[in-house]
Amino acid sequence: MNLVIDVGNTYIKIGVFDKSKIVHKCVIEQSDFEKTVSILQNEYPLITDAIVSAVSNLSDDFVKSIKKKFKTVFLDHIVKMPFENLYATPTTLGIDRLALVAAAVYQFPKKDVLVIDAGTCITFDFKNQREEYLGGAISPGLKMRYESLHNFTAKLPLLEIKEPKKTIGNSTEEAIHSGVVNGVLNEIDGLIKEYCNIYPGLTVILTGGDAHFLSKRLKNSIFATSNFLLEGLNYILAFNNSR
Ligand SMILES: Nc1ncnc2c1ncn2[C@@H]1O[C@H](COP(=O)(O)OP(=O)(O)O)[C@@H](O)[C@H]1O
Ligand SMILES: CC(C)(COP(=O)(O)O)[C@@H](O)C(=O)NCCC(=O)O
Ligand SMILES: [K+]
Repeated sequence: MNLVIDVGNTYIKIGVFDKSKIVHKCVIEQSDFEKTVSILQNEYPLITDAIVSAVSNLSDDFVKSIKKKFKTVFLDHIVKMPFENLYATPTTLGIDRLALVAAAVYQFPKKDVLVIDAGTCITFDFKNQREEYLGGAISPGLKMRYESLHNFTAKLPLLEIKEPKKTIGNSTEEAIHSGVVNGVLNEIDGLIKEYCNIYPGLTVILTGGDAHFLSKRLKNSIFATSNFLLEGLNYILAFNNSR
């Protein structure tokens, strides 16, 4: 069994996989990491291997504690990938984005796929039918947009994410919800449309912490899935272990 760990900028997501099937998933704060891994190790004593993707530098203690327990792959820009990376600066590409593209290659081989990950940031990642990764876009996530409006102004309050009641916001709160939520929805719908103009048979995946909230409100047809990145990491582990 495999322990699959995605260290994002906000949360750590952990999956336990029995071959290609996810049998357990949890979303935790960084501070709960050690405790959670110990619980999972007791609950699933058959875990032998682990893979870690991190968008930030991991502490030495974190690395040591995982290595001590499991045969571990720390995903970096050198680990073998099932696609050709055409990003102009491949060594600066987010590790999480590598895993998302790997998932797209395995689940939708020979298809044009756009993966949208709505987390701390919203990332757009595109791979074509030839399994070439071309790049995409990075923009601020929902929570980051609410926080920036508050942090960079004197008068705007910090609000929790909420569906706007109307497009024409008639109060400060309604105007912020309309600007942030409708802004993200229109951005996603607009970008999907632009990609579809170039790649008519495009498959669109939406994942990340805000995928559920956004998916119900988008115009375009998409696959919303919460485990896409973890599945990508599990494929990369299998791909590298079979070599
Ligand atoms: N209770 C919550 N606390 C914080 N963020 C939340 C919460 N519920 C949803 N979110 C959203 O989830 C995002 C984090 O999603 P996630 O995919 O875990 O991000 P990352 O991979 O960057 O850590 C936040 O930016 C926020 O918009
Ligand atoms: C864009 C990101 C901050 C997204 O992080 P996340 O929202 O998943 O926490 C991360 O993929 C990253 O640090 N990328 C490096 C720059 C790049 O991908 O080109
Ligand atoms: K993201």
